[in-house]
Amino acid sequence: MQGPRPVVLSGPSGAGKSTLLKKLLKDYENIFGFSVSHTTRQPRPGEVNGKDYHFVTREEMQKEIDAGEFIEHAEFSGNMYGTSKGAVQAVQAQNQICVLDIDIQGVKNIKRTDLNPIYISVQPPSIDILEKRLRDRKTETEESLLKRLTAARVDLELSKEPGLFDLVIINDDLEKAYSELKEVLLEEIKKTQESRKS
Ligand SMILES: Nc1ncnc2c1ncn2[C@@H]1O[C@H](COP(=O)(O)OP(=O)(O)OP(=O)(O)O)[C@@H](O)[C@H]1O
Ligand SMILES: Nc1nc2c(ncn2[C@@H]2O[C@H](COP(=O)(O)O)[C@@H](O)[C@H]2O)c(=O)[nH]1
Repeated sequence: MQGPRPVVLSGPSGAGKSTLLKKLLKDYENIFGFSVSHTTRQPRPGEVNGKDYHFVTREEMQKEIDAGEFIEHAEFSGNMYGTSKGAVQAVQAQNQICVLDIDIQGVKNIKRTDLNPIYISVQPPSIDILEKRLRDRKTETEESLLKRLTAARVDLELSKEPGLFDLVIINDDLEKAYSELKEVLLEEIKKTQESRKS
């Protein structure tokens, strides 16, 4: 695929991927673009269809998967999630750095494609802190929270695989984590800014 190298942000649910991503999209408005995933989960208050996710039914999503319209897809915590080819193409058509927020199954599936992103895992300082953040976020039922914590333990184990991620960021202090994220992306940011001048 053409244009700047995409970025994959992965890591357990509640680790802070969206928080970091929102800061990045705000500070570098025209440089980064978000790959809007599809999901079968229900929208949370404030989430906008087509902006945060494409909220679809299982049937709709399966039909598009069968038609070959997805780069990757996975089942996470009882719902389907996936990155469509169109989601990435829409960002790349703007010559923006495409950022994908995906789980670790998605990371493994993207590795089999020619997307060639920078892989970053955002991790919590501990499982206890992760649980507190998820509880404080108030988006989960007790059942989905427990599922997410189980998935988080698996994620943290799998992410130890050598070479799977280019960078692991421990999101303890948010500003420090954000600085680390910006630093690893600096080269791509500069290249994209330069290409805008020519
Ligand atoms: N460094 C931090 N210190 C304290 N709280 C944080 C920090 N980073 C994020 N949070 C809070 O933790 C909660 C989870 O963060 P966020 O929603 O960004 O996680 P996520 O990785 O995107 O989760 P998901 O994968 O479920 O979308 C949010 O309420 C957020 O405000
Ligand atoms: N494999 C994929 N994982 C995705 C995608 N979009 C989001 N996600 C991951 O799902 C969980 C839960 O997200 P939430 O919004 O319900 O909290 C989280 O880890 C995301 O990174 C996708 O397209 N493919």
